[in-house]
Amino acid sequence: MTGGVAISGVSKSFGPEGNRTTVLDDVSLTIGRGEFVSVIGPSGCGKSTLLKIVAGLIPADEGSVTVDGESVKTATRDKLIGLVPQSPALLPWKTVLDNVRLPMRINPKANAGRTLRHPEELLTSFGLGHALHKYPSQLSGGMQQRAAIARAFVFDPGVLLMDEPFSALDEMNRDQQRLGLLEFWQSNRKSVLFVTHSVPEAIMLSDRIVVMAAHPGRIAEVIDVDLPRPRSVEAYATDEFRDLEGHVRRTLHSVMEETHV
Ligand SMILES: Nc1ncnc2c1ncn2[C@@H]1O[C@H](COP(=O)(O)OP(=O)(O)OP(=O)(O)O)[C@@H](O)[C@H]1O
Repeated sequence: MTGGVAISGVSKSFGPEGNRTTVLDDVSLTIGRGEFVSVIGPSGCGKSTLLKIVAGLIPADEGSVTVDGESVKTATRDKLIGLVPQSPALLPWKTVLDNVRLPMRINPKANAGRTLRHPEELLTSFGLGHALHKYPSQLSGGMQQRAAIARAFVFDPGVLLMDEPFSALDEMNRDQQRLGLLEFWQSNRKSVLFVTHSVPEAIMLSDRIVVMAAHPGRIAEVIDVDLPRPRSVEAYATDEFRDLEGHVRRTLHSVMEETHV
């Protein structure tokens, strides 16, 4: 069985017949088993659209996607994919623990025989052991988003899709959350497709960074992040980190210049 995600020749257009806009044009990308890949690029280049296609939320017009060797339809049915949206989407009338338990309680028959992660343990590893019985409104935005990430791990999926999970947080909180995710992921390696607007975030977390260009959305460059793992906050201060940051920013800059010509 092939691990990870294989995206091959994916194209997508929106709009009525005769006035369609190509949002993704022939996008191909593989994410190896246990590899962390970030996608960065100008607003409107199709990052979220690509993630939604991999998640099975919208169909591609052309091309194919496989997740752990299965079609997206089978992979979503078998819960091989964990999805973390931009906002935590926790039910306000349920405790944090019940929110994380919820995916297991929906359709328990279909979940029979699956390896499930223990919700209390998951929440504790995300630093929320003291908040199990609190309601989402009693938690900070960062803590709510951590609960949403913990929820995505319940079925222990091989693939995690994250669409700017920290974008609503202020920079200090955001950095804390990203380092928390990094630490958890480094001991729970999953294939990750991570959409972000933050260059340091992409570098800190990723094995590879996919820089996309817009109109139509396409892959402009794939940059290897060869910083040693495990990484921690000290990585920010290294020359290698700064060199990579310069490289990614220059690539983004040229992609944006091209777009505006
Ligand atoms: N359901 C839809 N119907 C019509 N147009 C859509 C739809 N979804 C996305 N688009 C358009 O596709 C383009 C790409 O959108 P998408 O959200 O994928 O970009 P993005 O790179 O994630 O942007 P951002 O960085 O601003 O979040 C945009 O021009 C958007 O307006």
